[in-house]
Amino acid sequence: MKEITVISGKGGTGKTTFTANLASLLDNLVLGDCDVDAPNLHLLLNPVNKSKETYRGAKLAIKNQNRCIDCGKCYDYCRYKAITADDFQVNNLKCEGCGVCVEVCPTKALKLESIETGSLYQAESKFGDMIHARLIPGADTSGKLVSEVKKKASEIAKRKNKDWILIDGSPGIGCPVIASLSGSDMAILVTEPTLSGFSDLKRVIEVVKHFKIPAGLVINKYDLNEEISEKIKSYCQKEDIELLTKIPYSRIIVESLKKGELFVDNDQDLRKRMLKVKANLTKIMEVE
Ligand SMILES: Nc1ncnc2c1ncn2[C@@H]1O[C@H](COP(=O)(O)OP(=O)(O)OP(=O)(O)O)[C@@H](O)[C@H]1O
Ligand code: SF4
Ligand code: SF4
Repeated sequence: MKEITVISGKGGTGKTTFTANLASLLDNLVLGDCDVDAPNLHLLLNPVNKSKETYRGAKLAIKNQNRCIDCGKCYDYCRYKAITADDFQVNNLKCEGCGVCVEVCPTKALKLESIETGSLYQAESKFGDMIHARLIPGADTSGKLVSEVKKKASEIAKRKNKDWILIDGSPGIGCPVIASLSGSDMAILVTEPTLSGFSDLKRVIEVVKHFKIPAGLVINKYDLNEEISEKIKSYCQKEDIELLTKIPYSRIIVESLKKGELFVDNDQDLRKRMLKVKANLTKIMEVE
């Protein structure tokens, strides 16, 4: 069983479109959507949710008003200024869950509690099991929720003896991306030939290097700027990152998405390009 994580560094390069189309070509797989802040793989694949788990992440101080004697100690000791000065209430948006107020409160009016920060869904897509999640906006534990998505996908893949786990990784280069890549056998970097795309690609390559796993490159909309595409290709060659495929800018891709269809089903040339990715993956991962 091999786990492949698709990342981009930059939003909007076509990472999710690519992942959905690749999913349709890989047999016996489990899918995971690790873009928990703004998941959209389910919009393309329309899976049926089988179960939902409430995800509890960060801890916050919760106050029992009946016990409070207004001594103000919690206000004095909270270094995050999360206790209001006038009535000593906890400001949820500022509380870091450090627990100091709980320790200093003389009447045990405060306690720490895990709060609901998101939901995790186990679903069935037309290409097999799919795990996706949604973080409540403003909750700051997306890295942990990403790890939960991966853990669940891996459990199912092992139990059902799957060949592939395909992860639509988180955007950017921060903690959620690191969580998306953690434990993966290979990274696919989807980029586009713009200066910002190239610059973000270089940064994401540095993140991938840390994991010492093979990486493959997909240049999406390569024909929008062939010169930058060539520069990206040579840069990646020097970094030992194999070009898996180039995908042109295509009205068929736009139209397919509008209709909720996959572009591999609507264009033979695009399909061939994606089959090349599959063949390359199989070769790199030495999967029969
Ligand atoms: N090769 C292409 N030709 C034309 N349009 C494309 C192509 N690839 C992607 N698109 C369009 O670009 C948009 C962004 O694609 P997509 O949502 O897959 O990007 P993403 O990298 O997953 O974005 P995000 O990180 O914001 O989730 C979509 O509207 C899609 O239709
Ligand atoms: S848990 Fe820490 S951050 Fe939150 S209110 Fe108490 S002292 Fe402040
Ligand atoms: S330390 Fe406890 S008793 Fe004092 S103001 Fe805060 S919550 Fe109330």
